[in-house]
Amino acid sequence: MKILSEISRFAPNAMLLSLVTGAVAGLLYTALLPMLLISVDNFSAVVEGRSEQALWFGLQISHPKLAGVFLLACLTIMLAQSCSMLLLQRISVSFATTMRQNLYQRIRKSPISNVEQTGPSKLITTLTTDVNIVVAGASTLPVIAVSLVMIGGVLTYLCVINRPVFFIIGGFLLVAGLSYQILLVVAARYYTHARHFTGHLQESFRGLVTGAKELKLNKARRDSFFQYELLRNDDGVRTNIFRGELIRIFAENYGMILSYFIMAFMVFIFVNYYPVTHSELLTVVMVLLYMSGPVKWALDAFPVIARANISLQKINDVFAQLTEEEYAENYQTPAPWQQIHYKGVRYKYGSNGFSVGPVDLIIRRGEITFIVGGNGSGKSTFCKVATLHYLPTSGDILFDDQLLTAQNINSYRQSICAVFSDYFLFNQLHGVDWQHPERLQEIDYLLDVLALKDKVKVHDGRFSTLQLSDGQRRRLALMVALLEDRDLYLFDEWAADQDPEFRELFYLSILPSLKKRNKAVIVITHDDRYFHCADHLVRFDAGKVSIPKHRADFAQTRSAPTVEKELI
Ligand SMILES: Nc1ncnc2c1ncn2[C@@H]1O[C@H](COP(=O)(O)OP(=O)(O)OP(=O)(O)O)[C@@H](O)[C@H]1O
Repeated sequence: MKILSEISRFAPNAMLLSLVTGAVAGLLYTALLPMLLISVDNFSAVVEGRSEQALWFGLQISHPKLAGVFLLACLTIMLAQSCSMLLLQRISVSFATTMRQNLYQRIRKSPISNVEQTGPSKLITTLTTDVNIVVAGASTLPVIAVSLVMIGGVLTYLCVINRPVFFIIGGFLLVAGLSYQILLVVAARYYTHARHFTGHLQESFRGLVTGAKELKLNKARRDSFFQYELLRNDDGVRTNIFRGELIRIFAENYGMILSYFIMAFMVFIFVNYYPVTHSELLTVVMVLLYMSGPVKWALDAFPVIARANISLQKINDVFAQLTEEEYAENYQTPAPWQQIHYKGVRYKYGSNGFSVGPVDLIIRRGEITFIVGGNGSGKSTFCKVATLHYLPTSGDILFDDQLLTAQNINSYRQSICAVFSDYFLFNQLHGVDWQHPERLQEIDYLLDVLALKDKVKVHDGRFSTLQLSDGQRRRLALMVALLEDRDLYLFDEWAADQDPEFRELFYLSILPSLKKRNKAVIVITHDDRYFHCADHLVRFDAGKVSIPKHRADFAQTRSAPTVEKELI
């Protein structure tokens, strides 16, 4: 059992203690049976008044020693089993928490290209679904421990009182166990398929929620999306879970009824071939009835464990997929720099993917560089290289004379701020000293300049709302960026959804003010009306870079007459 070995590795001592206390509970459970059988055997002595008697709390007790031991055993079982379960509950919850936190850290330390490749749906399913299934599986481990010990104990007892009966029942149980395993393997295959569809279903949920507007406007699209994506994935989860559960329920009931088959075999067939006394037969029936409890618990628990193993495998797959950046966690303040030199820098997606470069470019402080070019020409890809998210496949990046290396990359990342085209706006000012009076003034000023003052307030570093228009949200993201006060600023089509007033503010006020503050600024833009605001223009075309000698040349190429084509 994969989950058992992982949890044992996580907390070996606590796990051992949990299993030992579970086993103690199981053994004592087993011991209850002979005690009950002894008192049943001595029933006639009680009736005839020959048995030992005692008065406890006004109650007449027969076989007081046995009753005392029985009571003590019951209390110990209660304590031992509670202890075992609580212990394992604690272990499984902290195992899950550690797994989740390791996953947070792994996502944080993983290269952006890796996170992008894995995809948000997969990561969210792992974090929200798989971890919980693993906890559920881990929590059932003591039940299995108790049940198996009880079954083992009862069988041992049976072996002592009647060896032939033990072999028959043991044989039946062996066959039953093996056939149950086969059913469980088949059920686990369905659970694996269901888990696979759950991942796709998460992706469909994103489509359903984020694409709600598009779906409402087009019935054909909505019907197709529902039929071929959402409901198909939903159906995949439902049918596979249903089939898995069907087999599980069948296996469970088959396991349960098997005890009665064994009893029937003993009562109706075995007695005809082997001499058994009345008391032996009664004992065997009682043993079998007694054993049906732990058999049921074990049968209930195994499928939960099977599903936990599948989820654990998924979590491990995600860990394997998200490799850790091997860079030192070195966050020293980077040495002041004047320019960044991208020297023969290339970046390629995978082995056959799109490739950018070689890029030979110098970005200087106090200068504004516009990166322009058609859609899909590689601008955003280069920006991820420029912001040190994608590491060049070849070529060097130099901060002044300092080569970018594994030792200093995290430090240099701390001197960069970017508003990407797919930026994320946190609902708090994380990493900004918003309590400082100067900062508070700056926040007020920026909210005013960006016309957000009536829309958003900042209380204790938290935005009062993020329910804003696209343009307003992007302006708020710009405000956060400006508050960060970094050395290199990169804006990926920031102005694309701004109205003319804010475009002008961006190009004619904000960029010049950054320049004045001696910041290096890179702007990806299609706004040729504002090309004159740049100190340098860099053009990307199918991943290749050209730097127009004169801005006028560039403008000419951009405004060259185009042949109108009819759209079909
Ligand atoms: N994560 C990725 N994995 C593989 N290929 C990618 C990935 N992201 C982008 N590409 C490919 O790289 C090429 C360049 O994309 P990029 O986003 O850099 O273009 P762009 O110039 O910014 O375009 P736009 O002006 O439309 O934003 C595209 O052809 C795209 O298919």
